[in-house]
Amino acid sequence: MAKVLVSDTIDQVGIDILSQVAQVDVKTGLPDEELIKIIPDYDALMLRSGTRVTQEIIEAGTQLKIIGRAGVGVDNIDVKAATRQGIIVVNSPEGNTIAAAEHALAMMLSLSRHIPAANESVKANKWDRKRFMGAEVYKKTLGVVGLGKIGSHVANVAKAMGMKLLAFDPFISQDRAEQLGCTLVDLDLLFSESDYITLHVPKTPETAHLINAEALAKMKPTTRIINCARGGIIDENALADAIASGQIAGAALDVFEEEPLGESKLRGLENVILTPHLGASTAEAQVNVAIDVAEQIRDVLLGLPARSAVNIPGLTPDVMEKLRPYLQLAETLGNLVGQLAGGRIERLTVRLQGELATNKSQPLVVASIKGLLSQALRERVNYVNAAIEAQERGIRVIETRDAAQRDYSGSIHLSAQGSMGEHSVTGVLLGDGEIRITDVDGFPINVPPSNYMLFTVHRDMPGIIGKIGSLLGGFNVNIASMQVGRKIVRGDAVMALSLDDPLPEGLLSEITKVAGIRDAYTVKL
Ligand SMILES: NC(=O)c1ccc[n+]([C@@H]2O[C@H](COP(=O)([O-])OP(=O)(O)OC[C@H]3O[C@@H](n4cnc5c(N)ncnc54)[C@H](O)[C@@H]3O)[C@@H](O)[C@H]2O)c1
Ligand SMILES: O=C(O)[C@H](O)COP(=O)(O)O
Repeated sequence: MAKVLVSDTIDQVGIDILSQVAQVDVKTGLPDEELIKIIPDYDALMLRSGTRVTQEIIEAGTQLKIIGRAGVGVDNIDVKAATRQGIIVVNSPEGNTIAAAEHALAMMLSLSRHIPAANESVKANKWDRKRFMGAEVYKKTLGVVGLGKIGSHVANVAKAMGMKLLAFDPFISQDRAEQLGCTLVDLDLLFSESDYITLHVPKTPETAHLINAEALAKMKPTTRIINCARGGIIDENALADAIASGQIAGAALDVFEEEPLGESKLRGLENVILTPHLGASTAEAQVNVAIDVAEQIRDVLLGLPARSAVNIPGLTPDVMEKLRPYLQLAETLGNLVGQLAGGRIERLTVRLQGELATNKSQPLVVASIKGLLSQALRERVNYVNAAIEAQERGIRVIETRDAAQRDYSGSIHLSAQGSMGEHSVTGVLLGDGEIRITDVDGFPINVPPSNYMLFTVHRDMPGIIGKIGSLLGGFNVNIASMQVGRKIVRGDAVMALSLDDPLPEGLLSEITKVAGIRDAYTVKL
Protein backbone atom coordinates (compact mmCIF):
# COMPACT_ATOMS: atom_id res chain seq x y z
CA MET A 1 0.00 0.00 0.00
CA ALA A 2 1.22 3.51 -0.81
CA LYS A 3 2.36 5.71 2.10
CA VAL A 4 1.54 9.40 2.56
CA LEU A 5 3.24 11.68 5.04
CA VAL A 6 1.24 14.70 6.25
CA SER A 7 3.73 17.13 7.76
CA ASP A 8 1.44 20.07 8.72
CA THR A 9 -1.99 20.18 10.31
CA ILE A 10 -4.67 19.60 7.68
CA ASP A 11 -8.40 19.02 8.02
CA GLN A 12 -9.47 15.43 8.83
CA VAL A 13 -11.49 15.31 5.62
CA GLY A 14 -8.19 15.25 3.71
CA ILE A 15 -6.83 12.39 5.83
CA ASP A 16 -10.03 10.42 5.19
CA ILE A 17 -9.65 10.82 1.41
CA LEU A 18 -5.99 9.79 1.46
CA SER A 19 -6.80 6.79 3.67
CA GLN A 20 -8.92 5.34 0.83
CA VAL A 21 -5.73 4.48 -1.05
CA ALA A 22 -2.79 4.83 1.31
CA GLN A 23 -1.40 4.47 4.79
CA VAL A 24 -1.42 8.03 6.16
CA ASP A 25 1.07 9.16 8.80
CA VAL A 26 0.54 12.61 10.34
CA LYS A 27 3.82 13.91 11.77
CA THR A 28 3.85 17.66 12.23
CA GLY A 29 6.68 19.96 13.28
CA LEU A 30 9.44 17.56 12.24
CA PRO A 31 12.95 19.03 12.11
CA ASP A 32 14.62 18.80 8.69
CA GLU A 33 16.99 15.99 9.73
CA GLU A 34 14.07 13.85 10.90
CA LEU A 35 12.14 14.52 7.69
CA ILE A 36 15.17 13.57 5.58
CA LYS A 37 15.48 10.35 7.56
CA ILE A 38 11.87 9.19 7.10
CA ILE A 39 10.98 10.62 3.66
CA PRO A 40 12.50 7.70 1.67
CA ASP A 41 9.57 5.55 2.88
CA TYR A 42 6.88 7.78 1.41
CA ASP A 43 5.12 8.00 -1.98
CA ALA A 44 3.50 11.36 -1.24
CA LEU A 45 3.97 14.35 1.04
CA MET A 46 1.15 16.73 2.00
CA LEU A 47 1.86 20.01 3.76
CA ARG A 48 0.94 23.67 4.34
CA SER A 49 3.29 26.60 4.78
CA GLY A 50 4.81 25.14 7.96
CA THR A 51 7.14 22.66 6.21
CA ARG A 52 10.04 23.83 4.09
CA VAL A 53 10.63 21.22 1.42
CA THR A 54 14.26 21.72 0.50
CA GLN A 55 16.30 20.16 -2.29
CA GLU A 56 17.89 17.86 0.30
CA ILE A 57 14.51 16.57 1.46
CA ILE A 58 13.39 16.08 -2.14
CA GLU A 59 16.54 14.20 -3.08
CA ALA A 60 16.07 11.94 -0.05
CA GLY A 61 12.48 11.24 -1.18
CA THR A 62 13.44 8.57 -3.68
CA GLN A 63 9.91 7.08 -3.74
CA LEU A 64 8.08 10.42 -3.85
CA LYS A 65 5.62 10.80 -6.71
CA ILE A 66 3.73 13.85 -5.55
CA ILE A 67 4.01 16.77 -3.13
CA GLY A 68 0.67 18.37 -2.29
CA ARG A 69 0.46 21.91 -0.89
CA ALA A 70 -2.86 22.35 0.94
CA GLY A 71 -3.00 26.02 -0.03
CA VAL A 72 -1.84 28.35 -2.80
CA GLY A 73 1.79 29.37 -2.31
CA VAL A 74 4.42 26.78 -3.24
CA ASP A 75 7.33 29.04 -2.35
CA ASN A 76 8.18 26.77 0.61
CA ILE A 77 8.78 23.90 -1.84
CA ASP A 78 11.86 23.66 -4.06
CA VAL A 79 9.70 23.08 -7.15
CA LYS A 80 12.74 23.05 -9.44
CA ALA A 81 14.33 20.19 -7.51
CA ALA A 82 10.99 18.32 -7.50
CA THR A 83 10.61 18.84 -11.24
CA ARG A 84 14.10 17.55 -11.92
CA GLN A 85 13.26 14.44 -9.92
CA GLY A 86 9.97 13.96 -11.77
CA ILE A 87 7.84 14.65 -8.70
CA ILE A 88 4.48 16.32 -9.37
CA VAL A 89 3.79 19.37 -7.21
CA VAL A 90 0.11 20.25 -6.78
CA ASN A 91 -1.67 22.99 -4.88
CA SER A 92 -5.18 24.28 -4.26
CA PRO A 93 -5.29 27.48 -6.30
CA GLU A 94 -8.76 28.57 -5.16
CA GLY A 95 -9.57 26.76 -1.94
CA ASN A 96 -8.59 29.62 0.37
CA THR A 97 -9.19 32.63 -1.91
CA ILE A 98 -12.19 33.93 0.03
CA ALA A 99 -10.53 33.34 3.41
CA ALA A 100 -7.43 35.32 2.41
CA ALA A 101 -9.47 38.13 0.82
CA GLU A 102 -11.70 38.43 3.90
CA HIS A 103 -8.62 38.52 6.14
CA ALA A 104 -7.21 41.41 4.10
CA LEU A 105 -10.54 43.26 4.35
CA ALA A 106 -10.72 42.56 8.09
CA MET A 107 -7.20 43.94 8.45
CA MET A 108 -8.13 47.08 6.51
CA LEU A 109 -11.16 47.79 8.71
CA SER A 110 -9.29 46.87 11.90
CA LEU A 111 -6.54 49.32 10.99
CA SER A 112 -9.07 52.07 10.23
CA ARG A 113 -10.94 51.62 13.50
CA HIS A 114 -8.04 50.58 15.80
CA ILE A 115 -10.00 47.49 16.77
CA PRO A 116 -7.15 45.39 18.23
CA ALA A 117 -5.81 48.27 20.36
CA ALA A 118 -9.30 49.34 21.48
CA ASN A 119 -10.10 45.76 22.43
CA GLU A 120 -6.93 45.50 24.50
CA SER A 121 -7.70 48.81 26.19
CA VAL A 122 -11.23 47.81 27.25
CA LYS A 123 -9.95 44.47 28.50
CA ALA A 124 -7.45 46.43 30.58
CA ASN A 125 -10.42 48.14 32.30
CA LYS A 126 -10.08 51.42 30.39
CA TRP A 127 -12.79 53.40 28.55
CA ASP A 128 -10.70 55.56 26.25
CA ARG A 129 -12.90 56.79 23.38
CA LYS A 130 -10.75 59.73 22.26
CA ARG A 131 -7.64 57.69 21.62
CA PHE A 132 -9.35 55.50 19.06
CA MET A 133 -10.77 58.04 16.62
CA GLY A 134 -10.97 56.16 13.31
CA ALA A 135 -11.24 56.78 9.58
CA GLU A 136 -13.91 55.61 7.13
CA VAL A 137 -13.01 53.60 4.07
CA TYR A 138 -16.05 54.95 2.17
CA LYS A 139 -14.94 57.13 -0.76
CA LYS A 140 -11.27 56.43 0.04
CA THR A 141 -8.89 55.09 -2.60
CA LEU A 142 -7.76 51.48 -2.36
CA GLY A 143 -4.71 50.47 -4.41
CA VAL A 144 -4.75 46.74 -5.20
CA VAL A 145 -1.37 45.34 -6.17
CA GLY A 146 -2.06 42.02 -7.95
CA LEU A 147 -5.54 41.65 -9.39
CA GLY A 148 -5.68 37.84 -9.38
CA LYS A 149 -8.13 35.68 -7.47
CA ILE A 150 -7.71 37.24 -4.04
CA GLY A 151 -7.12 40.79 -5.29
CA SER A 152 -10.29 40.58 -7.41
CA HIS A 153 -12.46 39.51 -4.48
CA VAL A 154 -11.01 42.27 -2.31
CA ALA A 155 -11.73 44.76 -5.11
CA ASN A 156 -15.33 43.54 -5.45
CA VAL A 157 -16.09 43.90 -1.75
CA ALA A 158 -14.22 47.22 -1.47
CA LYS A 159 -16.25 48.57 -4.37
CA ALA A 160 -19.44 47.59 -2.55
CA MET A 161 -18.15 49.57 0.45
CA GLY A 162 -17.94 52.66 -1.74
CA MET A 163 -14.16 52.74 -2.23
CA LYS A 164 -12.43 54.06 -5.35
CA LEU A 165 -10.20 51.41 -6.84
CA LEU A 166 -6.77 51.64 -8.44
CA ALA A 167 -4.91 48.50 -9.47
CA PHE A 168 -1.46 47.50 -10.61
CA ASP A 169 -1.05 44.15 -12.37
CA PRO A 170 0.99 43.97 -15.59
CA PHE A 171 -0.63 40.65 -16.53
CA ILE A 172 -4.27 41.74 -16.34
CA SER A 173 -6.18 43.29 -19.23
CA GLN A 174 -7.79 46.71 -19.12
CA ASP A 175 -11.17 45.00 -19.73
CA ARG A 176 -10.81 42.71 -16.73
CA ALA A 177 -9.78 45.62 -14.51
CA GLU A 178 -12.74 47.68 -15.71
CA GLN A 179 -15.11 44.77 -15.03
CA LEU A 180 -13.91 44.90 -11.44
CA GLY A 181 -14.35 48.66 -11.29
CA CYS A 182 -10.58 49.23 -11.07
CA THR A 183 -8.48 51.76 -12.93
CA LEU A 184 -5.19 50.18 -14.00
CA VAL A 185 -2.33 52.54 -13.14
CA ASP A 186 1.42 52.34 -12.78
CA LEU A 187 2.92 51.61 -9.39
CA ASP A 188 4.09 55.18 -8.75
CA LEU A 189 0.58 56.55 -9.21
CA LEU A 190 -0.90 53.79 -7.06
CA PHE A 191 1.63 54.59 -4.29
CA SER A 192 1.01 58.34 -4.39
CA GLU A 193 -2.83 58.26 -4.67
CA SER A 194 -3.92 55.39 -2.42
CA ASP A 195 -5.24 55.74 1.11
CA TYR A 196 -5.00 51.97 1.49
CA ILE A 197 -2.65 49.65 -0.38
CA THR A 198 -3.33 45.93 -0.32
CA LEU A 199 -0.85 43.39 -1.71
CA HIS A 200 -1.98 40.25 -3.53
CA VAL A 201 1.01 39.22 -5.63
CA PRO A 202 3.21 36.14 -5.33
CA LYS A 203 6.73 36.63 -4.02
CA THR A 204 9.01 36.68 -7.06
CA PRO A 205 12.29 38.45 -7.82
CA GLU A 206 10.14 41.30 -9.26
CA THR A 207 7.96 41.64 -6.15
CA ALA A 208 10.68 41.19 -3.50
CA HIS A 209 10.84 44.44 -1.48
CA LEU A 210 8.33 46.03 -3.86
CA ILE A 211 7.46 48.20 -0.87
CA ASN A 212 10.81 49.67 0.15
CA ALA A 213 12.01 53.05 1.48
CA GLU A 214 11.75 54.61 -1.97
CA ALA A 215 8.17 53.41 -2.47
CA LEU A 216 7.15 54.45 1.04
CA ALA A 217 8.49 57.96 0.38
CA LYS A 218 5.92 58.34 -2.43
CA MET A 219 2.93 57.60 -0.17
CA LYS A 220 0.64 59.98 1.75
CA PRO A 221 0.90 60.36 5.54
CA THR A 222 -2.60 58.84 5.70
CA THR A 223 -1.71 55.70 3.71
CA ARG A 224 -2.20 52.30 5.34
CA ILE A 225 -0.67 49.12 3.92
CA ILE A 226 -2.07 45.59 4.16
CA ASN A 227 -0.02 42.51 3.32
CA CYS A 228 -1.80 39.17 3.39
CA ALA A 229 0.20 37.85 0.41
CA ARG A 230 3.79 36.92 1.17
CA GLY A 231 6.52 38.03 3.52
CA GLY A 232 9.41 39.78 1.83
CA ILE A 233 7.24 41.82 -0.54
CA ILE A 234 7.66 44.59 2.04
CA ASP A 235 11.02 45.67 3.44
CA GLU A 236 9.93 45.38 7.09
CA ASN A 237 12.64 47.66 8.48
CA ALA A 238 11.83 50.42 6.02
CA LEU A 239 8.12 49.99 6.82
CA ALA A 240 8.69 50.25 10.58
CA ASP A 241 10.78 53.42 10.08
CA ALA A 242 8.12 54.98 7.81
CA ILE A 243 5.37 54.32 10.36
CA ALA A 244 7.46 55.45 13.35
CA SER A 245 8.31 58.74 11.57
CA GLY A 246 4.70 59.38 10.48
CA GLN A 247 5.58 59.08 6.80
CA ILE A 248 2.60 56.69 6.46
CA ALA A 249 -0.28 55.97 8.87
CA GLY A 250 0.03 52.27 9.57
CA ALA A 251 0.18 48.70 8.36
CA ALA A 252 -1.46 45.33 8.90
CA LEU A 253 0.67 42.29 8.18
CA ASP A 254 -0.22 38.62 8.14
CA VAL A 255 3.00 37.39 6.50
CA PHE A 256 6.66 38.09 7.22
CA GLU A 257 10.13 37.82 5.76
CA GLU A 258 10.88 35.28 8.45
CA GLU A 259 8.15 33.11 9.95
CA PRO A 260 7.58 32.83 12.85
CA LEU A 261 8.35 36.54 13.19
CA GLY A 262 11.59 37.05 15.11
CA GLU A 263 12.99 40.29 16.54
CA SER A 264 11.09 43.13 14.88
CA LYS A 265 10.66 46.87 15.30
CA LEU A 266 7.09 46.38 14.08
CA ARG A 267 6.00 44.85 17.40
CA GLY A 268 6.47 48.13 19.26
CA LEU A 269 4.32 50.27 16.92
CA GLU A 270 0.74 51.13 17.88
CA ASN A 271 -0.46 51.60 14.28
CA VAL A 272 0.65 48.16 13.27
CA ILE A 273 -1.51 45.01 13.39
CA LEU A 274 0.22 41.66 13.18
CA THR A 275 -1.37 38.23 12.70
CA PRO A 276 0.49 34.89 12.48
CA HIS A 277 -0.17 33.92 8.83
CA LEU A 278 -3.90 33.42 9.38
CA GLY A 279 -5.13 34.32 5.89
CA ALA A 280 -6.18 30.77 5.05
CA SER A 281 -7.19 29.81 8.56
CA THR A 282 -10.93 29.46 8.29
CA ALA A 283 -12.79 26.20 8.79
CA GLU A 284 -14.22 26.49 5.28
CA ALA A 285 -10.89 27.15 3.56
CA GLN A 286 -9.18 24.32 5.39
CA VAL A 287 -11.88 21.87 4.30
CA ASN A 288 -11.62 23.17 0.70
CA VAL A 289 -7.83 22.89 0.44
CA ALA A 290 -7.68 19.54 2.23
CA ILE A 291 -10.23 18.02 -0.17
CA ASP A 292 -8.68 19.64 -3.23
CA VAL A 293 -5.16 18.43 -2.52
CA ALA A 294 -5.96 15.05 -0.96
CA GLU A 295 -8.06 14.16 -4.01
CA GLN A 296 -5.17 15.03 -6.30
CA ILE A 297 -2.73 12.93 -4.27
CA ARG A 298 -5.21 10.03 -4.28
CA ASP A 299 -5.66 10.34 -8.05
CA VAL A 300 -1.94 10.48 -8.80
CA LEU A 301 -1.31 7.44 -6.57
CA LEU A 302 -3.99 5.66 -8.62
CA GLY A 303 -2.21 6.65 -11.85
CA LEU A 304 -4.65 9.42 -12.81
CA PRO A 305 -3.70 13.00 -13.73
CA ALA A 306 -3.66 15.84 -11.19
CA ARG A 307 -5.90 18.84 -11.91
CA SER A 308 -3.67 21.58 -10.46
CA ALA A 309 -0.11 20.46 -11.04
CA VAL A 310 2.13 23.51 -10.87
CA ASN A 311 4.99 21.81 -12.68
CA ILE A 312 3.17 20.15 -15.62
CA PRO A 313 2.07 23.19 -17.61
CA GLY A 314 -1.10 22.66 -19.59
CA LEU A 315 -1.70 19.02 -18.71
CA THR A 316 -5.05 19.36 -16.94
CA PRO A 317 -7.42 16.37 -16.79
CA ASP A 318 -9.60 17.95 -19.55
CA VAL A 319 -6.65 18.32 -21.87
CA MET A 320 -5.38 14.90 -20.83
CA GLU A 321 -8.74 13.32 -21.66
CA LYS A 322 -8.81 14.93 -25.10
CA LEU A 323 -5.17 14.32 -25.94
CA ARG A 324 -4.73 10.91 -24.27
CA PRO A 325 -4.53 8.83 -27.49
CA TYR A 326 -2.28 11.40 -29.13
CA LEU A 327 -0.03 11.51 -26.04
CA GLN A 328 0.57 7.79 -26.55
CA LEU A 329 1.26 8.40 -30.26
CA ALA A 330 3.75 11.21 -29.50
CA GLU A 331 5.52 9.10 -26.90
CA THR A 332 5.77 6.09 -29.21
CA LEU A 333 7.15 8.22 -32.05
CA GLY A 334 9.65 9.89 -29.69
CA ASN A 335 10.83 6.49 -28.53
CA LEU A 336 11.07 5.24 -32.14
CA VAL A 337 12.96 8.23 -33.55
CA GLY A 338 15.32 8.21 -30.55
CA GLN A 339 16.24 4.58 -31.25
CA LEU A 340 16.61 5.13 -34.99
CA ALA A 341 18.89 8.11 -34.39
CA GLY A 342 20.86 6.36 -31.61
CA GLY A 343 23.83 8.05 -29.95
CA ARG A 344 23.67 11.54 -28.49
CA ILE A 345 20.70 13.58 -29.67
CA GLU A 346 21.32 17.26 -30.28
CA ARG A 347 18.01 18.43 -31.69
CA LEU A 348 14.42 17.22 -31.72
CA THR A 349 11.96 18.84 -34.09
CA VAL A 350 8.28 18.27 -33.36
CA ARG A 351 5.78 19.21 -36.07
CA LEU A 352 2.13 19.11 -35.07
CA GLN A 353 -0.05 18.89 -38.13
CA GLY A 354 -3.74 19.53 -38.88
CA GLU A 355 -6.10 19.60 -35.88
CA LEU A 356 -3.11 19.16 -33.53
CA ALA A 357 -1.64 22.50 -34.58
CA THR A 358 -3.04 24.40 -31.59
CA ASN A 359 -1.45 25.79 -28.44
CA LYS A 360 -3.49 23.30 -26.41
CA SER A 361 -1.36 20.51 -27.90
CA GLN A 362 1.77 21.60 -26.05
CA PRO A 363 1.71 18.40 -23.90
CA LEU A 364 2.31 16.43 -27.13
CA VAL A 365 5.72 18.09 -27.38
CA VAL A 366 6.46 17.02 -23.80
CA ALA A 367 5.23 13.49 -24.59
CA SER A 368 7.55 13.35 -27.63
CA ILE A 369 10.51 14.36 -25.45
CA LYS A 370 9.49 11.80 -22.83
CA GLY A 371 9.46 9.10 -25.50
CA LEU A 372 12.80 10.26 -26.90
CA LEU A 373 14.46 10.06 -23.49
CA SER A 374 12.77 6.85 -22.37
CA GLN A 375 15.57 4.58 -23.60
CA ALA A 376 18.16 6.49 -21.60
CA LEU A 377 16.13 7.32 -18.51
CA ARG A 378 13.47 4.56 -18.41
CA GLU A 379 10.86 5.26 -15.71
CA ARG A 380 12.91 8.22 -14.38
CA VAL A 381 11.51 10.42 -17.14
CA ASN A 382 7.91 11.62 -16.94
CA TYR A 383 5.71 14.54 -17.96
CA VAL A 384 7.13 16.59 -15.10
CA ASN A 385 10.84 16.39 -15.82
CA ALA A 386 11.01 15.58 -19.57
CA ALA A 387 11.59 19.16 -20.74
CA ILE A 388 14.15 19.95 -18.05
CA GLU A 389 16.00 16.65 -18.70
CA ALA A 390 16.18 17.47 -22.43
CA GLN A 391 17.46 20.96 -21.65
CA GLU A 392 20.09 19.64 -19.25
CA ARG A 393 21.25 17.13 -21.87
CA GLY A 394 21.69 19.92 -24.39
CA ILE A 395 18.84 18.73 -26.64
CA ARG A 396 17.34 21.66 -28.52
CA VAL A 397 13.61 21.18 -28.97
CA ILE A 398 12.00 22.95 -31.93
CA GLU A 399 8.21 23.01 -32.21
CA THR A 400 6.38 23.78 -35.41
CA ARG A 401 2.67 23.78 -36.09
CA ASP A 402 1.01 23.42 -39.48
CA ALA A 403 -2.79 23.62 -39.52
CA ALA A 404 -3.05 22.24 -43.08
CA GLN A 405 -4.67 18.80 -43.05
CA ARG A 406 -2.89 16.15 -45.12
CA ASP A 407 -4.28 12.59 -45.40
CA TYR A 408 -5.35 12.48 -41.75
CA SER A 409 -7.08 15.05 -39.52
CA GLY A 410 -4.00 15.25 -37.31
CA SER A 411 -0.48 13.87 -37.43
CA ILE A 412 2.78 14.17 -35.51
CA HIS A 413 6.11 14.36 -37.28
CA LEU A 414 9.35 14.06 -35.32
CA SER A 415 12.87 14.41 -36.52
CA ALA A 416 15.92 13.77 -34.36
CA GLN A 417 19.39 15.01 -35.23
CA GLY A 418 22.16 13.30 -33.33
CA SER A 419 25.81 12.32 -33.32
CA MET A 420 24.99 9.47 -35.73
CA GLY A 421 22.84 11.39 -38.22
CA GLU A 422 19.25 12.49 -38.64
CA HIS A 423 16.08 10.38 -38.73
CA SER A 424 12.42 11.22 -38.94
CA VAL A 425 9.09 9.51 -38.30
CA THR A 426 5.45 10.46 -38.76
CA GLY A 427 2.47 8.89 -37.09
CA VAL A 428 -1.31 9.18 -37.00
CA LEU A 429 -4.28 7.74 -35.16
CA LEU A 430 -6.85 5.72 -37.05
CA GLY A 431 -10.58 6.09 -36.36
CA ASP A 432 -10.46 3.29 -33.79
CA GLY A 433 -7.58 4.99 -31.93
CA GLU A 434 -4.93 2.59 -33.32
CA ILE A 435 -1.50 4.10 -33.89
CA ARG A 436 -0.01 3.95 -37.40
CA ILE A 437 3.54 4.88 -38.35
CA THR A 438 3.05 6.45 -41.77
CA ASP A 439 6.52 7.60 -42.66
CA VAL A 440 10.11 6.73 -41.78
CA ASP A 441 12.91 8.94 -43.07
CA GLY A 442 10.61 10.30 -45.75
CA PHE A 443 9.52 6.83 -47.02
CA PRO A 444 5.77 6.24 -46.87
CA ILE A 445 4.76 3.12 -44.87
CA ASN A 446 1.72 2.11 -42.86
CA VAL A 447 2.56 -0.10 -39.89
CA PRO A 448 1.35 -0.32 -36.32
CA PRO A 449 4.12 -0.11 -33.71
CA SER A 450 4.98 -3.40 -32.04
CA ASN A 451 7.26 -4.51 -29.24
CA TYR A 452 10.08 -5.64 -31.48
CA MET A 453 10.69 -4.01 -34.84
CA LEU A 454 13.32 -4.11 -37.52
CA PHE A 455 13.80 -1.29 -40.03
CA THR A 456 16.08 -1.49 -43.04
CA VAL A 457 17.06 1.03 -45.67
CA HIS A 458 17.92 -0.88 -48.84
CA ARG A 459 18.01 -0.80 -52.59
CA ASP A 460 14.64 -1.69 -54.07
CA MET A 461 15.68 -4.83 -56.00
CA PRO A 462 14.46 -8.42 -56.26
CA GLY A 463 15.54 -10.93 -53.62
CA ILE A 464 16.24 -8.68 -50.64
CA ILE A 465 13.00 -9.33 -48.79
CA GLY A 466 13.47 -13.09 -49.23
CA LYS A 467 17.03 -12.95 -47.89
CA ILE A 468 15.98 -11.01 -44.76
CA GLY A 469 13.08 -13.46 -44.21
CA SER A 470 15.43 -16.45 -44.46
CA LEU A 471 17.96 -14.88 -42.10
CA LEU A 472 15.30 -14.22 -39.48
CA GLY A 473 13.81 -17.68 -39.96
CA GLY A 474 17.27 -19.22 -39.53
CA PHE A 475 17.47 -17.60 -36.09
CA ASN A 476 13.88 -18.70 -35.24
CA VAL A 477 12.55 -15.07 -35.26
CA ASN A 478 8.91 -14.98 -36.34
CA ILE A 479 7.76 -12.07 -38.54
CA ALA A 480 4.32 -10.74 -37.53
CA SER A 481 4.01 -8.23 -40.37
CA MET A 482 6.13 -6.62 -43.04
CA GLN A 483 5.85 -3.50 -45.20
CA VAL A 484 8.03 -1.86 -47.79
CA GLY A 485 7.87 1.83 -48.59
CA ARG A 486 9.58 3.41 -51.54
CA LYS A 487 9.52 6.69 -53.38
CA ILE A 488 10.54 5.42 -56.81
CA VAL A 489 10.76 1.93 -58.31
CA ARG A 490 14.27 0.44 -57.94
CA GLY A 491 15.45 3.39 -55.93
CA ASP A 492 15.95 3.31 -52.17
CA ALA A 493 13.30 1.75 -49.96
CA VAL A 494 12.49 1.27 -46.28
CA MET A 495 11.33 -2.06 -44.90
CA ALA A 496 9.51 -2.19 -41.57
CA LEU A 497 9.07 -5.57 -39.90
CA SER A 498 7.12 -6.31 -36.72
CA LEU A 499 8.68 -9.28 -34.96
CA ASP A 500 7.27 -11.63 -32.35
CA ASP A 501 10.68 -12.08 -30.77
CA PRO A 502 13.67 -9.86 -30.02
CA LEU A 503 16.51 -9.94 -32.53
CA PRO A 504 19.24 -12.30 -31.26
CA GLU A 505 22.73 -10.91 -30.71
CA GLY A 506 24.77 -10.71 -33.92
CA LEU A 507 21.82 -10.96 -36.31
CA LEU A 508 21.69 -7.23 -37.02
CA SER A 509 25.26 -7.21 -38.32
CA GLU A 510 24.42 -10.26 -40.49
CA ILE A 511 21.50 -8.32 -41.95
CA THR A 512 23.65 -5.28 -42.74
CA LYS A 513 26.00 -7.59 -44.73
CA VAL A 514 23.20 -8.57 -47.18
CA ALA A 515 23.91 -7.07 -50.59
CA GLY A 516 21.70 -4.01 -51.18
CA ILE A 517 21.08 -3.30 -47.46
CA ARG A 518 22.37 0.15 -46.62
CA ASP A 519 21.35 0.34 -42.97
CA ALA A 520 19.40 -1.70 -40.45
CA TYR A 521 17.98 -0.74 -37.06
CA THR A 522 16.29 -2.78 -34.36
CA VAL A 523 13.81 -1.02 -32.18
CA LYS A 524 12.01 -2.03 -28.99
CA LEU A 525 8.80 -0.12 -28.32
N1 LIG B 1 -1.94 34.98 3.98
C1 LIG B 1 -2.34 33.81 3.56
O1 LIG B 1 -2.59 32.91 4.33
C2 LIG B 1 -2.55 33.59 2.09
C3 LIG B 1 -3.60 32.75 1.68
C4 LIG B 1 -3.77 32.54 0.30
C5 LIG B 1 -2.90 33.12 -0.61
N2 LIG B 1 -1.88 33.89 -0.16
C6 LIG B 1 -0.97 34.56 -1.10
O2 LIG B 1 -1.69 35.58 -1.77
C7 LIG B 1 -1.07 35.87 -3.02
C8 LIG B 1 -2.10 36.00 -4.12
O3 LIG B 1 -2.81 34.80 -4.29
P1 LIG B 1 -3.88 34.62 -5.48
O4 LIG B 1 -4.55 33.31 -5.21
O5 LIG B 1 -4.70 35.82 -5.64
O6 LIG B 1 -2.90 34.45 -6.70
P2 LIG B 1 -3.22 34.76 -8.25
O7 LIG B 1 -2.19 34.03 -9.01
O8 LIG B 1 -4.65 34.50 -8.55
O9 LIG B 1 -2.97 36.32 -8.37
C9 LIG B 1 -1.71 36.90 -8.33
C10 LIG B 1 -1.75 38.11 -9.24
O10 LIG B 1 -0.51 38.78 -9.12
C11 LIG B 1 -0.17 39.28 -10.41
N3 LIG B 1 1.25 39.55 -10.46
C12 LIG B 1 2.28 38.68 -10.63
N4 LIG B 1 3.45 39.34 -10.62
C13 LIG B 1 3.15 40.65 -10.45
C14 LIG B 1 3.94 41.82 -10.35
N5 LIG B 1 5.27 41.77 -10.46
N6 LIG B 1 3.31 42.99 -10.17
C15 LIG B 1 1.96 43.05 -10.07
N7 LIG B 1 1.16 41.97 -10.18
C16 LIG B 1 1.75 40.78 -10.35
C17 LIG B 1 -0.63 38.21 -11.35
O11 LIG B 1 -0.84 38.71 -12.65
C18 LIG B 1 -1.93 37.75 -10.71
O12 LIG B 1 -3.03 38.43 -11.26
C19 LIG B 1 -0.06 34.73 -3.22
O13 LIG B 1 1.21 35.19 -2.84
C20 LIG B 1 -0.51 33.67 -2.24
O14 LIG B 1 0.54 32.83 -1.85
C21 LIG B 1 -1.69 34.15 1.16
O1 LIG C 1 -0.36 30.30 0.22
C1 LIG C 1 -1.27 29.99 0.98
O2 LIG C 1 -2.18 29.20 0.66
C2 LIG C 1 -1.32 30.62 2.32
O3 LIG C 1 -0.14 31.23 2.63
C3 LIG C 1 -1.83 29.72 3.40
O4 LIG C 1 -0.82 29.10 4.15
P1 LIG C 1 -1.23 28.00 5.24
O5 LIG C 1 -1.78 26.85 4.52
O6 LIG C 1 0.01 27.67 5.98
O7 LIG C 1 -2.25 28.62 6.13
